[in-house]
Amino acid sequence: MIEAKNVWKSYGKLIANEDVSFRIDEGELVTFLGPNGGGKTTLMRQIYGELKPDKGEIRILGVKPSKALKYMGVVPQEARPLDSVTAEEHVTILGRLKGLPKNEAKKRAIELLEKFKINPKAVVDDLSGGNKRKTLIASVLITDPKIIILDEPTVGLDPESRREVWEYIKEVKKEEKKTIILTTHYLEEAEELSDRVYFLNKKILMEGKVNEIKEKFSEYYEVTNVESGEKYYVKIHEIKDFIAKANFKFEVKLPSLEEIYTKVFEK
Ligand SMILES: Nc1ncnc2c1ncn2[C@@H]1O[C@H](COP(=O)(O)OP(=O)(O)OP(=O)(O)O)[C@@H](O)[C@H]1O
Repeated sequence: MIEAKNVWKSYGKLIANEDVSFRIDEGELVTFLGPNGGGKTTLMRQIYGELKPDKGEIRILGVKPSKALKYMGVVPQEARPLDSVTAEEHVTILGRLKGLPKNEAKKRAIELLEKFKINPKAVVDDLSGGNKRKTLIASVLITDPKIIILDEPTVGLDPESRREVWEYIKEVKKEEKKTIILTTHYLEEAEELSDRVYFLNKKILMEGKVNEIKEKFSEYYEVTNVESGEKYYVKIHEIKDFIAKANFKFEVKLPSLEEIYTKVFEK
């Protein structure tokens, strides 16, 4: 659905994206995970056509990003909702701006907000931080884009609101069957939401499903004796034997994405 081949982007002498290639299939939720300044926003802006690659190319459903805007709903990093309108008005206005007839925009706005448990009559300014973000996301869903781009959707939110937005994104993916690209520097967010992750720090340092990345990077599984709390570190190729012999109730875990992230970005 989305393909980038050898994309380079610099600001003067500063290279923000270096030879970046990726592929995203329909229905996937793919996260670009990387440190501040790692080039995530620059890459997103090229995907939604606001910047052009210096070298390389991006294709969305086979066409250039500038020709694919109708397929994309974008919530940029700096997006802030209009404060003084109701949630319903907010989503309706965005629908109208995208050319939907008034009645249709209003009907879909109410549907979208109610489905995701936001009171359409609430004034945006009075909503929680999480619900403000959800209203922004609902505002791009109104035209039913195939692809949603969320640049750091939970930055600055408290942990509770962040979880709320995560649940919302999961529902949007499931209920509205969207292809979703998101960027974050929160590992937990990437781990919670993504089908696949690209580690990006100028270049793509690693790519894969969260579990595959964990397996690739883990030398040891952590086995916990559930009753005593005792922990054992078992080498991958010895885990089968260990489990066969274990005469206690246990839990097996791979290392966290956090440990892997640290290894990748320390290189
Ligand atoms: N318009 C610009 N002009 C000059 N330099 C820029 C511009 N936009 C970004 N940069 C620089 O390019 C690099 C990549 O920035 P970018 O915003 O793409 O990273 P990011 O991963 O999204 O970071 P963050 O998580 O902090 O938003 C940074 O060093 C940044 O300072």
